[in-house]
Amino acid sequence: MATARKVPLRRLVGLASLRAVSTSSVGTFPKRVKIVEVGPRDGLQNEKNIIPTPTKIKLIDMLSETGLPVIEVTSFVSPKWVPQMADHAEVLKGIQKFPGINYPVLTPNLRAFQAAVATGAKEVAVFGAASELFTKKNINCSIDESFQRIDEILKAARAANIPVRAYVSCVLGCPYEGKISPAKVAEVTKKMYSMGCYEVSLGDTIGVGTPGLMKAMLSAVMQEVPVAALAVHCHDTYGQALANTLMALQMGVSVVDSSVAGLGGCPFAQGASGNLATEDLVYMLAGMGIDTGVNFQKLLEAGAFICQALNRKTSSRVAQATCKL
Ligand SMILES: CC(C)(COP(=O)([O-])OP(=O)([O-])OC[C@H]1O[C@@H](n2cnc3c(N)ncnc32)[C@H](O)[C@@H]1OP(=O)([O-])[O-])[C@@H](O)C(=O)NCCC(=O)NCCSC(=O)C[C@@](C)(O)CC(=O)[O-]
Repeated sequence: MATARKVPLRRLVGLASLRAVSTSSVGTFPKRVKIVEVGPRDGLQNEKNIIPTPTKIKLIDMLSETGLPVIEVTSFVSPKWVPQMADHAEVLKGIQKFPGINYPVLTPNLRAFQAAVATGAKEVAVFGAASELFTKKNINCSIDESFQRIDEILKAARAANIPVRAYVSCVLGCPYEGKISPAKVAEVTKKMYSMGCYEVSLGDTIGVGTPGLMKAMLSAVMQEVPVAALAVHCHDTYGQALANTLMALQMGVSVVDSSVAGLGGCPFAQGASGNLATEDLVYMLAGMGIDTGVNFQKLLEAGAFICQALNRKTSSRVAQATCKL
């Protein structure tokens, strides 16, 4: 296994001449950020070659060791649609479940929800989009039909006492419709939240957003949904993911999705590339004095492990830089 160089995060942040910014002096940044690690699901779903199940399990176990509070482990979608996630039950059953860590799984319909719960899922995530065309390509239905599917899941989840997180994709642009209005994103997000999803993650699925677009979109959404119930999920196609996330943090968002080694992409979104790298996010937040509870060294090791397994160079700029130290 490739080993990540042992460089304490505090020393790294010092090397980059960053001064830890006290949150009290900045005022608007959250004191603590909850990171939702989506690498094992969003990061791996787009991989062409089927990754052995033990590799996925080992990655998740290594991520658990880092202290990440939430790790999305797989998706119970149709194996015809996403062959890479066909081993969802084996993965969910095979991982070590650390106390205090949530391991949600993606569920597109009631059948998936039932299979996930039967396999031991204690939390699920549903997904929709602010674009009709993307919804059709991704889950083969209209936005209204997707609400009906989500409602069915929510009813069953309420009965089983299972928390449900939601995603809204294409919040800053769609590969098929182009521009998406902030009002449409606000409408879909409000619907998901009012139906009973406890948190809604706003996805820049193809990474076309800029901080200006993020600000306009979030301003509209925050008029409809409390900011405490919002998360951001930025893909890095145009190198804007960290800047967009920073804008969201400044506006009060305190939950951020990211993917170890910057893996990721949606198979039904042309042009989608990897997510914001968790290593880069943790590095930035540490430099700002914002707590994540994540062990940086162990995170680097998890990234090195999966990159070696995939025979891939990491997309995390921070991980690349630490290798050169
Ligand atoms: C939603 C469906 C299932 C509808 O799929 P469908 O084809 O419309 O549904 P169907 O009811 O006609 O069923 C078709 C086949 O799928 C089977 N099927 C039906 N349901 C299930 C199930 N739960 N588990 C396993 N199999 C299932 C069903 O039995 C049938 O099999 P057949 O009769 O042909 O042999 C399909 O469209 C699907 O699985 N889509 C997957 C989409 C996906 O995984 N996208 C990537 C994740 S979203 C994302 O990455 C974005 C995000 C979240 O990260 C945020 C962001 O970045 O923006």
